[in-house]
Amino acid sequence: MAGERHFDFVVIGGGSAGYAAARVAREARDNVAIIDGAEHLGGLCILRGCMPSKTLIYSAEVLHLAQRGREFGLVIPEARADMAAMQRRKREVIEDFGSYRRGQLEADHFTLIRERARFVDERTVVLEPSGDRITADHFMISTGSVVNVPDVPGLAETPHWTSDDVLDLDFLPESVIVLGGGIVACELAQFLRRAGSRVIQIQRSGRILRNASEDAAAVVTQAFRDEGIELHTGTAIRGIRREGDQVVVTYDCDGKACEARATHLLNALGRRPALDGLGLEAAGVKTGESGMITVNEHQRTSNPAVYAGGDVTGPHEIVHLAVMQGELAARHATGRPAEPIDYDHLTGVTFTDPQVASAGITPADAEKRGIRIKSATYPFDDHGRSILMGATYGYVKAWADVSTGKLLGAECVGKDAGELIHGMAIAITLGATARDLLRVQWYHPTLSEIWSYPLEDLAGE
Ligand SMILES: Cc1cc2nc3c(=O)[nH]c(=O)nc-3n(C[C@H](O)[C@H](O)[C@H](O)COP(=O)(O)OP(=O)(O)OC[C@H]3O[C@@H](n4cnc5c(N)ncnc54)[C@H](O)[C@@H]3O)c2cc1C
Ligand SMILES: NC(=O)c1ccc[n+]([C@@H]2O[C@H](COP(=O)([O-])OP(=O)(O)OC[C@H]3O[C@@H](n4cnc5c(N)ncnc54)[C@H](O)[C@@H]3O)[C@@H](O)[C@H]2O)c1
Repeated sequence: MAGERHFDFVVIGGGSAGYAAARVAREARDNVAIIDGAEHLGGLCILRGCMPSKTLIYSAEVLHLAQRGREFGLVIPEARADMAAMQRRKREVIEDFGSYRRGQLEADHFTLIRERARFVDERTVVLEPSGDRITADHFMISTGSVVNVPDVPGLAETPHWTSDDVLDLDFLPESVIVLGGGIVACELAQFLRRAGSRVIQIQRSGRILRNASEDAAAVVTQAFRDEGIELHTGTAIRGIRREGDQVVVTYDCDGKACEARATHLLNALGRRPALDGLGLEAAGVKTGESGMITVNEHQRTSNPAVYAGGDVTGPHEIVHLAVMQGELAARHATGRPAEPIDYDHLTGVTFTDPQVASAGITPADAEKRGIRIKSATYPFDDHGRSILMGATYGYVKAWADVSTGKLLGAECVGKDAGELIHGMAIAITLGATARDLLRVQWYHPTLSEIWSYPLEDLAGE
């Protein structure tokens, strides 16, 4: 028979945002539940997102370097991908992270409910399949996102891969058409190409990586083409169909009709919030134009008893923000000081090679706010460490407020840019000026040392 239980704080969806919210709520409340209906616990980042993708991408980077062995004076007779072995390594790595997270979710101090939840009114969810009713002082919705299948002619009817399938590959596909030019499309297109597949990437807009600057996108575009990715931008897809063992995509490019054929198709056309069947209307929880849940600066929804965070709210679907939003929501719901997230300190990394990383606000944001900035840049092909590493794609760039000297933003496109950006992220978050940063002992010869050149230019002003 269906029962009814009451909790202080209930999390729906135990991924990055949900686990963070439950952990922080538990610091202040005894009675915290996590509802998660997934077959496998752990959330997107660990199971099918950041960790598996970065494990495989790293294998592909090692392979790429091995294939460039001659350049470094090495004799490596044959370096090629063993997809099954790569997959085994990935599984071991992920199993380690996954079992650790499962342990955290199953810990005694939470009540873990392995069902799906649906709101039936503003303070009650019904569990499926048991039919049990759960009430709470506060709820946190953190159900994540699912792959979107946009209205592209023929896509829904043609069998295709999503990122989940690519991350589970234990064989090398002969050829893959990658649809899209976002982060998932770019990271996985390069992975597949480096593993040894023919890759044709088709992007609607005139350039890839819309969240990065045009300069950054141009560097990655060049690197992709140099590695043999057949990248087509500024296209319009006319049709997708299967013909025997081939997928055929017809599209307009450069004002003419084009056609691509491959053995496989990857839909990397974005994700949408996983809100189907949650009963948001019954809960009085509103969504915005993007389909994401609308929240205030404390992650509170239009229903004051319900908070939300992670991929269901955005504004950026990245893990550290999901965690910060979960923590913020739980602190606020349990009546503790809760500082809103400062998105002016945003850090972002795209794990292509060269990587693309950014921190702070963009020059365009500064201009919109009427802030006068000075920016300075320096290329990796003129830097000692990157030259000796044969990693000369890209540049670093930083910009500062002319009136205060404070660093407002930085961008790095290059080898290990995701590591290099953190020095600037710290500086921006702590309000440092270029002059402050020149007091740092920049070690020679390191990649990090490259920042001292644009900083000298900025400090000189
Ligand atoms: C291929 C790929 C690579 C990525 N790489 C990176 C990266 O390198 N760095 C980065 O920062 N971000 C990366 N991301 C994005 C990142 O993974 C997500 O932003 C993040 O994991 C979202 O966390 P979340 O807590 O919102 O959702 P999730 O971790 O997806 O958690 C949602 C949970 O809710 C559960 N759930 C769903 N519906 C219900 C329901 N009705 N009832 C109960 N439970 C439910 C699900 O089972 C799941 O466990 C990547 C994403 C992809 C797809
Ligand atoms: N390194 C990281 O931090 C990382 C890695 C992977 C994913 N993620 C997160 O996951 C989220 C999802 O990434 P994504 O790449 O799947 O989505 P995205 O929204 O970034 O990219 C979607 C791509 O599909 C194209 N597209 C969408 N609809 C289309 C249509 N109808 N016709 C033609 N083209 C269309 C867009 O132009 C874009 O190139 C991102 O927002 C990102 O924050 C982060």
